[in-house]
Amino acid sequence: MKEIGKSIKCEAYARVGFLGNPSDGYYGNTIAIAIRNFSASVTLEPSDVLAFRPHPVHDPAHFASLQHMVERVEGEGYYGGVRLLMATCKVFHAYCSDHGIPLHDRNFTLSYDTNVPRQTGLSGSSAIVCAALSCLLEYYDVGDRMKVEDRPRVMLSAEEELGITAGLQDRVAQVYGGLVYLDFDRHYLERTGNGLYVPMDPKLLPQLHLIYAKNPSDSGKVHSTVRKRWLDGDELVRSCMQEVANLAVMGREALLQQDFRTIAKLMDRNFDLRRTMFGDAALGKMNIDMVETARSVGAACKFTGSGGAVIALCLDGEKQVKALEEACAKAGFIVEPVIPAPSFVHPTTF
Ligand SMILES: Nc1ncnc2c1ncn2[C@@H]1O[C@H](COP(=O)(O)OP(=O)(O)O)[C@@H](O)[C@H]1O
Ligand SMILES: O=C(O)[C@H]1O[C@H](OP(=O)(O)O)[C@H](O)[C@@H](O)[C@@H]1O
Ligand SMILES: [Mg+2]
Repeated sequence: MKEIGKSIKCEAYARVGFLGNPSDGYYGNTIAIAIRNFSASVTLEPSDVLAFRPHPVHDPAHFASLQHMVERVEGEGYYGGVRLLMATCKVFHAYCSDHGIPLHDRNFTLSYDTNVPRQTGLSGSSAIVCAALSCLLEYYDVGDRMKVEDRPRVMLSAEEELGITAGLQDRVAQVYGGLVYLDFDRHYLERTGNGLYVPMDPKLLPQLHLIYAKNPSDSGKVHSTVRKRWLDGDELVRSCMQEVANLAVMGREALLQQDFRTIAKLMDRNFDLRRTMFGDAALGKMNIDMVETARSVGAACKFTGSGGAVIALCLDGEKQVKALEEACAKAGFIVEPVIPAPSFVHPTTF
């Protein structure tokens, strides 16, 4: 019997696109990792009215001056995480109505905290959504009524509600935890609304390093035309995206064989293909600098998401890691070892 009136706190991790991204948005294949380096948490407290508590840092409504307000908006945008909490509640309610899942009528207050760096392609927004959804499933005691494989889609629809562009990959890594191989086969996706998600043992991964900038807002990203070109059947984009997807297929095999030389080659190729498709202006100078800094010490390197952070693989041991740290310090980038999160699904499915 559940205790009534108890508050609930749930956590979700940041994620790294390891291989194959961004083909998740193009019926491709990817491998993604949930990482413990950063996380978001959401707390649900039973209350008389339904309320959302603004975060003191991330949802500011008071400023020292007009100048301060302008700087804040220029650096971080207008929005914080409260809209994500509201959108999650809305799509949760819609899912339950559509599936005939009855909900009790007790109210609650949601609040959140996060240390996922913003605008770094580490999926800070969906970490908040994922933690909020976990709270709601527990509060209404309906965890067994929303299939695990449906949750990433529900989470994505929360961000779509808000006009945030995103793909399924990130949400899958956050719901499943650990290391996941994802197949977005068009027929399966159109039939079920989901991809095929295959959990893998995170112990298969080599040690990776995460590199990101302290202040990513001047990355110079410009709007990319890749989606339109892909939809128009542009041959270059179509064939590159197909090859990107294939890197994840090969990467899965290489992981199972523990063939990290091949993994390094696939990571490098992943970035090079992204660069060919998107062009340097859309990738942003700072993002390209991060990749080139890692490559200057012989590490393999690629984006974790659409830009802001990269992952590097140093196959030549400690000396190379030291060289990477020095090169990053000189360029003003932060570097730290990737800590994969545990898998939340049963190990027999590995
Ligand atoms: N760290 C954060 N704190 C509060 N809100 C956030 C945070 N990160 C993202 N958001 C919210 O999510 C929206 C989309 O963020 P997004 O650019 O997708 O970041 P990310 O790449 O980290 O997921 C933002 O406009 C904001 O409303
Ligand atoms: O371009 C990519 O690799 C990813 O871009 C988005 O992630 P983000 O963390 O916001 O950069 C998108 O949500 C992913 O599905 C793409 O793979
Ligand atoms: Mg996001």
